[in-house]
Formats: sequence, C-alpha cells, structure tokens
Amino acid sequence: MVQSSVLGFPRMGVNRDLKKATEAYWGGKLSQAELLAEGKRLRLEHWKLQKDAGIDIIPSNDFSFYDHVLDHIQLFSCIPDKYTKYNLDPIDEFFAMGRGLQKPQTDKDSAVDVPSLEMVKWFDSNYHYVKPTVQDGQKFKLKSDPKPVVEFLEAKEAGIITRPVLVGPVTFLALGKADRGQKVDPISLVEELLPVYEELLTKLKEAGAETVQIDEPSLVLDLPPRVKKAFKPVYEKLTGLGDKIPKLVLATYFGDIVHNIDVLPALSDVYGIHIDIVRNPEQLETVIGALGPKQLLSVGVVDGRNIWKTNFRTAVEKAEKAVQALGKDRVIIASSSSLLHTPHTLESEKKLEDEVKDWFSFAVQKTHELTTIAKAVTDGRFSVRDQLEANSKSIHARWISARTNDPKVKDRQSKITPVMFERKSPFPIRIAAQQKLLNLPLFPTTTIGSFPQTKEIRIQRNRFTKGEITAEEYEKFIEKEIQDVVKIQEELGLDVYVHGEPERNDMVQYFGERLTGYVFTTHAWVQSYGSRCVRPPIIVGDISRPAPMTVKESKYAASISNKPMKGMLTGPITCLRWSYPRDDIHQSVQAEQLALALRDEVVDLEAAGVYVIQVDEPALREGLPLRKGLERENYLSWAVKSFRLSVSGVQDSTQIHSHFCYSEFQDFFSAIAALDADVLSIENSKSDAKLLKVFVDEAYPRHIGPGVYDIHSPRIPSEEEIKDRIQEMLEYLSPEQLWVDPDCGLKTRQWKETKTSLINMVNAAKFYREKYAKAN
Ligand code: MET
Ligand SMILES: [Zn+2]
Repeated sequence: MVQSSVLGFPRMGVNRDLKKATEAYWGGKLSQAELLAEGKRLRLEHWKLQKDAGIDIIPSNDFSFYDHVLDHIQLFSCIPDKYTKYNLDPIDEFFAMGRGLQKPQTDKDSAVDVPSLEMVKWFDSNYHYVKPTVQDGQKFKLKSDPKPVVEFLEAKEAGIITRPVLVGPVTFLALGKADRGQKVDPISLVEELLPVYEELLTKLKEAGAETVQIDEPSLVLDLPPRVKKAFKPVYEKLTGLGDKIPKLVLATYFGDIVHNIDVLPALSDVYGIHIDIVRNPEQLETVIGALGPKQLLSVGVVDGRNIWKTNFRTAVEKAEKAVQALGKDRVIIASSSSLLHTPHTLESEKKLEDEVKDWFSFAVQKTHELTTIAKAVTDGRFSVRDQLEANSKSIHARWISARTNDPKVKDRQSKITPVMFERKSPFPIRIAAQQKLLNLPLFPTTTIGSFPQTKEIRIQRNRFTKGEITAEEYEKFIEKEIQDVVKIQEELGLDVYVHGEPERNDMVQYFGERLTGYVFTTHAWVQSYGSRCVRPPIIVGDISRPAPMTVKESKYAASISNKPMKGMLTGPITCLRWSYPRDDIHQSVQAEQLALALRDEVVDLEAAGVYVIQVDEPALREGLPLRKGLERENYLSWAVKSFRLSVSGVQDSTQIHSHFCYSEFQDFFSAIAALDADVLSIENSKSDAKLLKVFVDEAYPRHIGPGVYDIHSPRIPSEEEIKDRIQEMLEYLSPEQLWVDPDCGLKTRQWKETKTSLINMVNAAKFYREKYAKAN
C-alpha cells in the first residue's frame, strides 16, 4: 500500500488562535498554564483533522510557540549566556531569544534587558527562523522532558501515532553562525552535537516512535565541502545505532538534490528519503537511481508553498513512475514541504466567488488531496474516479476562464520594445537635469515613505471598509492626514517629502486591490515570524491597471508642499513575491504585467507634477534562487528588466528612487547596479558600514542613502550617533553621493520617537552640509 504523509501542518489554527494566545501571554493577559493548554488544544485538533482525512503518516513536533529552529536551540541547550544569566522560566527564556525581553526591576525580580537572536528568512520563503548562534567551545545538552518526546506521547495518548519531525544536525549547524567575537565554524561542532541526537532518538524510540522525519533541506543548497562531508559520519553513526532508534526518513525540500547526489550512498542506511518534486520533478529519476535496494522514497507532489489545487493527473503520473520503479511499499505520497507556508482552510473563506474558490486548496484541503492521490496509486485511478473527474474539470475551468486570460494584456506584452527598458539619457545627464529642477542641498534628507499608522488611521479605514463612513468622508480624513505629515516635515526641515502612506493597508495589497488579476482572502493567514502572520493576495489572472492607483494622494500632497514630494510605489518583484503567484505561467511574465501597470502609474505621477518617484523592491533579494548559476542569472535578468520597464517612461529630470531593506549586495551587486535607479535607499544601520565597500569597489556612480538609524525599535538615536554613522559612510561614499534617511518606513513607530529621531537626523545632515560647504 502506498502511504500518505504530511511533512508539517500550519500552527496558527483556524482563527490565528496561536497568535492571539501568545500575544495575550506576552501582554500579561493569559497565564502560562492557559498558553500551554491552548498549544495542546491546537496540536490535538491538527492531529485529529489529519487523521480524519485519512493521512497515514502524521507529523508531531512541527508545532512551535514561535519557531521550530528556536525549539531546537532550546532543546540542545545552545543558549548564549546573555539569556541564561537571568534564570528565566524556560518558556520566557524561549521568547526572550525569539523577540528580546525588556523588563523593569520589581520587588521580586531584577531588571532584564536582552535583544533577540538574529532572525532570517527560511530558505527562499517569507517564513523567518531564529539563527542558531554558537560559541567557541560550545557544548550541547539535551533538555529534560524533550519537546519531541512530550508531544509524541501527547498524540499517542490521544490514540494517534505520529512521526516526530526534527531538524537534522547538519542543517541545524549549517544554518547557524558564530556569536559576535567568536571564531568557531558551526559545522565543526557536529561531533559535539551528535550524542544529543543519539540520546533524543533513543528516547523517542523508547516512547514508541517507529519512524522520525529528519529535515536536512540544506542538501538542496550549494554546500561548502566541509558541510557536505559532514553527512557521511553523522548518518553512519546514527543508523549504526540500529533498532535502538526509530527509522529515519531524511527530508529535503525547496530544491533538487541532484548536485549533491554523491551524498546519497552515505545515507544508504537511512530508511527513506523525501524529495520535493513539485519544485523539481526532473530529479525523480536520478534520485530513484541513487537509492539503496530497500530504501523508501517519499515523493512531495502536493505543493507546500502555494495555494493552487493539485493537478491530480500529473501528481498521480509522477507517483506512479516512482511506484513502477520501486513498488508500492517503497513509495510515500507526501506534501512537497511542510504545509506551514499555506493558510489553514479554504472553508473559512466566505467571500470568495465560487468560481475562483474552486481553484484553491489550503492546508486542510491538501490533506484530502494527499489521501486521494495515495488511493489512486494504491487501488487504481478508477477507485477515485469521481474525485479525478471533478479535479480535471476544475483545472480545465481555470485554464479557460476569462478571469485567467486577458488578450489585451498579452497583446501589450508582445509589443514591448527594447527602448522601453532604457531611460532617455545616462545618469550624468539625468542627475544634472534633476538637480536643476529639484535644487537639493548636499546630504539631502528624506524618509522611506510611511509615517506612523496611528490607531486613528486604522479606525477610520475600518469604518470605511465597513461602510460606516462615505468615500468622501474617508478621503477628507486622508487629506487631513497628508496635511499633517507635510506640515511636520516642513517643521523638521526635511528636503524631499513623502505623503506618509496613510491610505495603505499594506504595501502589496493596496496595489493588488487596484489591479485586475488579483483576489483577496479574509482568513488566509500564514506565519511570517513568531506570532506575526501575513495574508498574501492571490494572483489569479493577467494583470492590468484600470485606473491610476496613487496619483490622487501624491498629487494632493505635492500641491500643498513647498519642497519636492516623493511618489511611492511597490515594485513589480515585491508585488509578485509577497503574493501567491500563478503556477500556470512563468513568474517573469507576471512580473512584466505588473511592470507595465506600474509604468503607467509612474508616467501619470510625473504628469501630475510628482518629480521624485520611489519604487520599493524589498523582496528582490529573497527571490534569488537558492543556488548560484543559470537559474539565478535568469531570475536577476527578468527581475532587473521588470524594474527598468516600470520606471523608464519618464523624463531625465524625474528622479527615480528605489528602496531595499537589506544591505548584503555582495553576491548580486551587478543586478542592483543594473537597476539604474538614480537614488538607492538601503537598510544599513545595523550592518557594518564596511558593507558599503562594494559600492567603492564597483565604482558605483549614482546616489545612495544607507539607513542611518534602525526603525524596528522605539529607541531614539542621538545626533552624535548619527553623525558618527555618516562619518563612517563617508569613508566609502562621496559627499555628492550621500543621502541621509532612516532604514525603512516608519509605519510601525509612534509619533513621539519618530519626531525626535528625525530632528536628530536632520541636524546631523546639516552639520555635514555646512562642513562641506565651507570646505568648498
Ligand atoms: C518594507 S519596505 C517599506 C517601504 C514603504 N515605502 C514604507 O515606507 O513603508
Ligand atoms: Zn523597507
């Protein structure tokens, strides 16, 4: 019999219950016991739901109160002293590592002030994990009552035998880093870490676990030889323990393992291997060929990263191929990765039109898809004939739907010509024309777009959405907000203003709502980090812009300002990456459609008298394919082209800005340069200014505003501190090139700290302005 399996289930619950519970606990409104009980309730509910769907292999230890890598950090006692020194309760220590902890002194306890561990994106997804941070001479120790064992027993007690999920030792270390000032290479600690895995696996076996899913997704990356070499000793040692530990199914996802296939012989005693054949179907044959004579293959055929209904015909075909080669008992039908990246259930969507709703499948629906596919492969397609027929009807309906295809969009795409990717003149000519028009001082100051999204703004937006106030009333309210921020910027003495983005609920959704081809959900939240969830819009069809999207607000703002007003747009790649993209046409085609829509917007803004326009691309980097090579080059080529297409319709005198919330450009600098933006604003306050060296090495000629202070924290930077920061930047950038701005938008901040921080920023800029004016 071919078994069905889920690699991991979303943790939040139908109504983001976990988010609500953890935030209530942090806010002191829920006791620890209540929080733990809520976690338990959610785990049970999710196990039962998978069991009821008929899933054979149900995961446990996929749940986490914050992040599963952080769970492992605590499980292995890999906790830096700065946390342990406070002797916090384990759950509070856990959250302190995840989100930092600041607590004033009380009668009972001393004050706590500790920042969080570093958090970064999980492979190429928008989920963030906490980075294991190790010390020279790091030791590991298994925590008492290990979470994987506790949760396995919890499920067992409820009559459900699960397959616990662990992050494998190689991936755990490969994703880690040495703490500040430490020299250790994390992977060199593998010998130290292995006994902890042995102990944990032994305990799981004693508890009754027959198999364990051990995640080693690092196998899809380009691995440095020292990491790659680590697989052999680790897995020989573990499998050498024989029956003392559960059988291991080693899971890879988000890419193929063909380039690391020489590792497979070292894994030949591992019970089974999981591969993602949604992303990389072509690896199937190679991996089958490299399996040991008895090894199982878990084939990921249901997408864990997107929301489209699985095409049963192609999924069954792929699975049958595996069965033909290996036999029914050696194949498992699985989700491609954990379902963590998909929303909980489609059932919650009451407002979606039936036509499109029929095209989607969220986590709960995917569990049913898995059992159907497994049955089709086990008992033959006729055994699930009705499901297969309904599925192919739905797939076909989407394919031919008028919502999917817009001939006008395709026609416009076919008429794109090479000149549309080029500004009229090269940068030196443009900047001269811009200078003439804008008349900016040295060290111009600006902000990144949004100003504090106050409670009042959210209230009014809600009232408007609910129909409690009219469009006119709402518009008046927004105008008033714009007036206020223009006035504040005048008082602060900034040089290029923004309108503050009060009308935007979200930087992607706002645009999606004004474009054709998008649909929106009401409950389809997915975890981004900790308790934070996002609700990505879904691209279902060809995209076009029926009418201007931002011109009214920007034009109004420009009309009441005595300084240049910067128009603010979200770039094509970010609109694409922070949505669920279509899977029926290439992403480059969708990016191009978005670019054309934005191009019209840019031209309209210019015509409305907005001569500085910023097109934000914070998601450009996360879209970078995981491995170097052709795929990455291709991505960068179409990503750069779509950006250029969106901004190149303007006159030389219109200044194009772009913004990125990261500073690591080393591995794709040429793409950043190729954007040909007149001004780049980048996140830099937390990084070493040395990173800016790449701009010197590559003789970058255009303007740059590296963020001078961190906007993620309410902390106010002093004028001195900002001056020091600018001084450091001047070691790498010329005074003519340098802009002064914060790291990112200010929407999550309060007005109080925002104003003071900006006063300090403007003063620091003025200091250098005067200094260099005198020098000339
Ligand atoms: C995540 S980048 C955000 C840029 C946007 N213009 C803002 O200021 O909020
Ligand atoms: Zn940003």
